Amino acid sequence: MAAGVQREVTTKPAAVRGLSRSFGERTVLRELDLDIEPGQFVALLGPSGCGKSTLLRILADLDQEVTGAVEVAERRAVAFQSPRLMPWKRVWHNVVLGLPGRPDKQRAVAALEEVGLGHRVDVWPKALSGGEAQRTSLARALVREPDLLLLDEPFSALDALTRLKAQQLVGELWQRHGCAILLVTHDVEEALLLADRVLVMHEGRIGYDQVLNLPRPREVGDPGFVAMRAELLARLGVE
Ligand SMILES: Nc1ncnc2c1ncn2[C@@H]1O[C@H](COP(=O)(O)OP(=O)(O)OP(=O)(O)O)[C@@H](O)[C@H]1O
Repeated sequence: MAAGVQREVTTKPAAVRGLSRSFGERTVLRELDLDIEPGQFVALLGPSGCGKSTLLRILADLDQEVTGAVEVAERRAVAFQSPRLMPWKRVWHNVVLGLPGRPDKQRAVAALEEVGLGHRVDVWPKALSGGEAQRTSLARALVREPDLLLLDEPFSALDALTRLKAQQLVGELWQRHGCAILLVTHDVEEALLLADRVLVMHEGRIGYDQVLNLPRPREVGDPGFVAMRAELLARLGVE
């Protein structure tokens, strides 16, 4: 790039200021601030019931009953703990459901191939294993070419081996697509294996915010990894 040429400034995938959300008497989010940078992989940890899913749902625009300012990239996609596939549509059709225009099978197939499901394109969702259904849900998110991908405990219902493979896949997809990711997880190791930055929620805000300078691929035995795991567990009150 020539000197003096201004790079186009892209807006942030997410910029949140003073966000509060209450359910009746209970305030779950309290003046929360958060910025997510383009391409950043952010893991969000916190004890059960602290408001992680509430925050994610707000970023996904599934909940507007809030005060504060929320700016989120227009191109965003979500994958939840359960894959939420429509049983009456074939797998490929599920992937492109809701996109404007005629259902584009070629586009669906390309996305399914990317998650290793090129052979499951024409089956019904009930024929999929749990891991395959979750990968279909990832394909459905990626086909939207999001700038921000919101993942709410997408692996927590999977068995250990399938989970490991799914984590690896998400890492690869992130590197290929370059989208920002916000991953809600209970699993400290998962956060440390995948993320650039970890957040821990505390009393309705981001109580801890740490960029991870650990080499990739991450190694669970690496001293930096071990130290961060101890730090995060302490922050979560597990020691
Ligand atoms: N629609 C709702 N109506 C009433 N209370 C709600 C609603 N949604 C969430 N809550 C409450 O808000 C709090 C935060 O819930 P949330 O699901 O965001 O927590 P979480 O951190 O994602 O928990 P977990 O890790 O267990 O999934 C909980 O006390 C929950 O009961």
